[in-house]
Amino acid sequence: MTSGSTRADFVVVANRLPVDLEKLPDGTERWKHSPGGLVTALEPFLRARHGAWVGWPGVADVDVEPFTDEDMRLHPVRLSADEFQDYYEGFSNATLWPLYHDVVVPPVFDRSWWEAFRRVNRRFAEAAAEVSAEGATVWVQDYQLQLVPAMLRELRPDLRIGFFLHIPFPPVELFMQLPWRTEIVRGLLGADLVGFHRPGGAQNFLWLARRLAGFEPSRGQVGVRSRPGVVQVGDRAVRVGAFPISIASSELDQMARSKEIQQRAKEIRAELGNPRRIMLGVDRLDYTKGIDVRLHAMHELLADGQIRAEDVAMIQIATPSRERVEHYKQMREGIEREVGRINGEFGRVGHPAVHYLHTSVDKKDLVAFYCAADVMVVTPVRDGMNLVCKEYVACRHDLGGTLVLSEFAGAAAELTSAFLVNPHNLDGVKDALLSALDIDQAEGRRRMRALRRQVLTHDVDRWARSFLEALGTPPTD
Ligand SMILES: O=P(O)(O)OC[C@H]1O[C@H](O[C@H]2O[C@H](CO)[C@@H](O)[C@H](O)[C@H]2O)[C@H](O)[C@@H](O)[C@@H]1O
Ligand SMILES: O=c1ccn([C@@H]2O[C@H](COP(=O)(O)OP(=O)(O)O)[C@@H](O)[C@H]2O)c(=O)[nH]1
Repeated sequence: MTSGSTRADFVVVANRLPVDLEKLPDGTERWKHSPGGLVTALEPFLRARHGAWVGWPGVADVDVEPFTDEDMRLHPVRLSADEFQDYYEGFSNATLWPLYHDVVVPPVFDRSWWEAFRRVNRRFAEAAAEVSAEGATVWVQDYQLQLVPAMLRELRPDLRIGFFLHIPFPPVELFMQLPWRTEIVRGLLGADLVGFHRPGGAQNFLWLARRLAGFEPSRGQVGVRSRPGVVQVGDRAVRVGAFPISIASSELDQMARSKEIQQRAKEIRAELGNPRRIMLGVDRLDYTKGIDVRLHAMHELLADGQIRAEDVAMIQIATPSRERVEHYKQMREGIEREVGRINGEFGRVGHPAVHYLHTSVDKKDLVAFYCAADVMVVTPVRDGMNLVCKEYVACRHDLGGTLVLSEFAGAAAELTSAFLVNPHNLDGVKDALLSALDIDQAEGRRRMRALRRQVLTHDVDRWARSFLEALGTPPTD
């Protein structure tokens, strides 16, 4: 990594940089990969465009100079410890996150958090204005920065500004609870193009643009990557569309075919004692991900004798996330209690029923886990997209493996050959798990073939290109 400060023609602005600064106990520092699907999706794309990324380095109260990381210029934005609490843990993750995820837990409305949110959004807008070349394209990401488009437009009217929301946009009845709802809608309308994963989110936003900001939207139905809606804001036409995000499918496909990964997958199975079936969950430890749902389902299946711990092992990788936010603490306790209960009742010495890893694993290991697993269990109660399920499919060139997927993940609209489940219906989840565990080989291959057709033809590059084309920025090769 080298230092540098040239202005860029293509700029991504996101809460996090793609790398997090980690302070080690011995006082030294190192950079590690940031968590979550947003970074997974955008990083390879930005590198290919030699763009700049404006974001927070993952630690409060540190000043980091801009630097170049191989093909990308990184511009750190400083957050104080108070701002980390009020803007990130508070307004972003205890107000907006639950509100936008169907109020799974009650959102907290706190005026001082809102003030911090405004202040930090302004800082991101100023940083983006500083690093962008004349006429540059700036792509603002996600719910933490919804005020940035309007603030940035005020500072730099010459820029082309896109905004993409990675989480669901809520039903209008829920959005209307937000005391600062009009400010958020006006913030987003500062962009030239506002993108969502699903047409429903775009449609909700168009309705709110009229109801809260008084701008007349177009009337037609928004399509997927087509027929964006339009809101006329003075002399600017703001387009509003649906662009379902995806993954670098062919790279994962290639990785999964390597001898090294296949060997590691075999080792994983052997380390578990070569059970008949392996179920796998991979999630940030977040209450939206429905980790509890699959544990309850497994508990009942074991208790009813419908599966036996000798035959079926479950691996749950739970990546630490937002650990100081109250609902995350409570959820972690609940999940770890349930894992302990299942293992206490059904495990044997050296053979727990649930292998619970509270950690983040690197891509190679993750791909080996995907290759080793017979049933991938993805049961969020609400998820913007969910990249994990797409990654699993991309890794199954052998047409083995079965996907159980919640209807409430954005990915369910595309991955219709999965076993789709309502995570609120425990019996339905149990039935789907049993069907997936006992699937006939030909039927499993048929489903996986259809899933792979979708995932391999709709990759992250297509997502980014379709968004940037709609924004009016010609994609570079
Ligand atoms: O930055 P964190 O607070 O640690 O959270 C990690 C990321 O989580 C969220 O990811 C979302 O984006 C994915 C890609 O579009 C999508 O598949 C998933 O459904 C979303 O939950 C969040 O939106 C990101 O801003 C965070 O960086
Ligand atoms: O130990 C882990 C767990 C997850 N991931 C990655 O984190 C992303 C999770 O994205 P997703 O859209 O499924 O959910 P999010 O965490 O963004 O809500 C995926 O690319 C995973 O491969 C990872 O690299 N290591």
